[in-house]
Amino acid sequence: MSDLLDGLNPAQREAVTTTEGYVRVIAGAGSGKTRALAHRFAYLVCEAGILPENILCVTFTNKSAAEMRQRIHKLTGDNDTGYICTFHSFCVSVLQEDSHAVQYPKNFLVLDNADIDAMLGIIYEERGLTLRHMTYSKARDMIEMRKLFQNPDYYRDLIAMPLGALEDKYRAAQTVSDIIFYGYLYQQKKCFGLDYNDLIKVTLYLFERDADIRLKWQQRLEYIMVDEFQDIDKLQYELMTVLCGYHKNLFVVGDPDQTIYTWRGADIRYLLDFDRAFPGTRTIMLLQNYRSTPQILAAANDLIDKNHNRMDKILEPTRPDGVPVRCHHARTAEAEAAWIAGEIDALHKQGVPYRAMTVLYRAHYVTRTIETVFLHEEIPYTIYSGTQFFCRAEIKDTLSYLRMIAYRDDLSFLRIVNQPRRNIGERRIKFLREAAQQTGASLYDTLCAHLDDELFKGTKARQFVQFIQSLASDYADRPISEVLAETLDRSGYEKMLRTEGSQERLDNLAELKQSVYEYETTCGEESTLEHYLARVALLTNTDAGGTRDQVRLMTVHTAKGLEFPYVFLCAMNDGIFPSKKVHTWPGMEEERRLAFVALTRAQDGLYLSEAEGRNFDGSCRYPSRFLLDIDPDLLQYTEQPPEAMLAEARDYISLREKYLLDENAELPLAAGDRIVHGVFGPGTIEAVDQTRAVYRIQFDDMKTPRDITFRAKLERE
Ligand SMILES: Nc1ncnc2c1ncn2[C@@H]1O[C@H](COP(=O)(O)OP(=O)(O)OP(=O)(O)O)[C@@H](O)[C@H]1O
Repeated sequence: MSDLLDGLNPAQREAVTTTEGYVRVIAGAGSGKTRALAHRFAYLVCEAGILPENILCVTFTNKSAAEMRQRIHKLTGDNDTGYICTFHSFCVSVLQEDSHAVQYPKNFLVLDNADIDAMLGIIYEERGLTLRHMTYSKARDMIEMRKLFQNPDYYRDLIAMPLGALEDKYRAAQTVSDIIFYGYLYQQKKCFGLDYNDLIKVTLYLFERDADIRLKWQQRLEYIMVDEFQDIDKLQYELMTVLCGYHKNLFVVGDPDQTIYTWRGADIRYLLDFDRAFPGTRTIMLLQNYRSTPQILAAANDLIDKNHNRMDKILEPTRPDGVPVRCHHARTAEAEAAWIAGEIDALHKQGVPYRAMTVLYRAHYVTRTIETVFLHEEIPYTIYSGTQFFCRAEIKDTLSYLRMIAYRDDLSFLRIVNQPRRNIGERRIKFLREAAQQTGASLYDTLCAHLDDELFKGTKARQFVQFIQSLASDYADRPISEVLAETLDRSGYEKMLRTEGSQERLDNLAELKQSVYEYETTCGEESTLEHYLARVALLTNTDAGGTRDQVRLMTVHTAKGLEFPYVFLCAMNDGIFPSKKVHTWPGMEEERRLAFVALTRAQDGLYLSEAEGRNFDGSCRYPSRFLLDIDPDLLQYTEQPPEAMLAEARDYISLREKYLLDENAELPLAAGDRIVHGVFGPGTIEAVDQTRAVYRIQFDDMKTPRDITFRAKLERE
């Protein structure tokens, strides 16, 4: 049989060669599920003769999609790798082909957070809201929650309601939440924008409405594979179920011990109950770990074993013995960072490149001390966060120019019309807004209609319009990289950066040009500007490359699915990891899984550290319960926490555990209940916030409501 099966263990082979029907692979961390997926894809193409365009392979991030594509390309030698993408990206493909069926134009905009913020800016200004009413990030969360839970049918308004009617709904809105929500839907509709939440919703709606289109996609996707199935949410699950409805070939891979996105709607039951939902399912277990040394695995197994609600499975090592897992207790956070820097330096002196070492943490804020020490010790590092490359102003501006050329939408217009300065400031924008409001035209068209007005004399509006028009008329036939270069040149944007002397920003533009070039050369026929813009909106910083020899710093969430020779998991203190925001048992188990994910990223060396001191709220810092979960014989302490501190830590942890709630347990009180509080007297519960474990209570004797923790003693009135 083919070379494709070489280098696979029997369980992996079974996963690769079981092509038909419903297949569930329960894979432990580092057990080669990505390898199995890639080989299965190649097997279908090379051995079974299936066309790549008839296979859908869903990954969790764009980065893993890119890696998967590369792996498959290596195995098949074929450039055409079909649909290897995230759920969102797949939905973009569906909608770009078929959104007309729900009366949404093909050239809809995919909105990212910065676009949403720009829309919020417009709404806030129009309705006199300030950040004190609600910050943008809260507003975004609120919109998401309403779309997911309170107003799940919102998309019908977005799609079917005429723009005028949606505007009326917005203007009539009274509460801050309604104003923002309907204002946002109105803004979305105005530019035919779809955010991440909408993509799947609208695709599902499309399939529900149009049986022919649904059947076309069902027939096209002869084989469907889904990676990281443990983190799938309800909508994604629905989409999968619809898509496999014709050929009934669905292959899912997941690790129940690595579910870390419950807070975003992931539900492990889809993996655990898969066999019940899809009768005839074949289940394959991948438990041999190829990634980590037995020492690292022993610590990880011991940790995850403390979760009660889990499927029993133990990772089996295949690698030879390595060095012990090192653990360090420091007196201060600075001393902890210095220890990490010292270990990194020692490894580097032994010939380990910086890029082989990664520092992981639960929360971003802990990096400050580490960065300070790294800077001082001259250790090169780079932080992977959600707000880097594609969110930088110069990248957003450039992409807005490209969007302007393709769509001439208001959002892009507002972002770049005066960037570089064209003397089109607030006063003139206000005029354009009001004029546009009256005619219902876009801001750009309004500007075109008023170019000869006195108001626009003395501005560079005409040059701007000419430049956009000339590119808009011929971009479709040119490579995107060429359009990009001309845009940066003719807009004066690159010149502006040069004049500012901003080398870093120019470097970023160079990086963007490179990424566009790479996109063009890997996308074949699909490389239209619209296609590129829709994809790029789905990218986040972690998708930008990074090959320099630097230590990487990232959160554990970001590290999901990755592996590194040396891992430093820092700030292992209770209240940081596990986060002090956890108030429930399931939440605590999810934190433990997150720690398990962190530990299992390491291949050769694992370093765990924590520091004494005080938290922001003045409370004392104790070692994390997750460190205490691991048998001390499996750890090699450089310095152990003092015995007295360990005893205090244990007391503290067991006290906190007493207050952990069982999420499924019924809360005794609900919104609307009348209560009496020992200090504040009688009041009414306005809302129950499970995640923060608080009741919002309006006390009779107070003007404003208070958040009161579940722990406080409340009597029914
Ligand atoms: N049969 C095998 N023989 C040797 N090495 C293997 C085999 N299968 C996988 N590996 C190696 O094991 C490591 C982990 O594999 P992979 O990245 O596919 O794991 P994974 O199951 O996706 O991990 P995780 O779920 O923890 O992210 C990789 O370095 C891979 O090359």
